[in-house]
Amino acid sequence: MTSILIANGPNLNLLGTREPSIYGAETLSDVEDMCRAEADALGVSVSFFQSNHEGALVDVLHDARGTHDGIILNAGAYTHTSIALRDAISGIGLPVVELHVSNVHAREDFRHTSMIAPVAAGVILGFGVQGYPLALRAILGKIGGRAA
Ligand SMILES: O=C1C[C@@](O)(C(=O)O)C[C@@H](O)[C@@H]1O
Repeated sequence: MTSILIANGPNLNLLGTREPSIYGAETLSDVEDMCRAEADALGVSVSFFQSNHEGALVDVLHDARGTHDGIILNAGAYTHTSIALRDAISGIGLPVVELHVSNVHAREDFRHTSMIAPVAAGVILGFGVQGYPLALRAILGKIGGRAA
């Protein structure tokens, strides 16, 4: 069965209470429930990871080789700074969809730059937490699954 890793970076453990006017009221646990329901409907399996630490995110990307077929990554603020995450994505040879809950292009200038977008299979942003199930559908198109 196709297996997708959904990885969330720093501060996304605070979803639901963190700046709800920007990120909404749903918690990370709500997001995981939504993704499980979508995965069931699509006939794929999903696993979840969250860390506030850049190196832990690099490690989980490496570990996805051989265990997952694709990755949905909300790298949070590391999106805008992390050459290490970019290099990890380039190095693992798996499709990675970059995801943001908010429309980063409608926010501060420093959020307009993504270190990882050039090496991502695609980017989904600005659709709130609904972006996660959207990303699940989208990534299947990149790995020959049956959704997109
Ligand atoms: O932590 C986050 C969340 C975010 O990735 C989003 O999902 O909208 C956008 C980033 O700029 C921010 O640092």
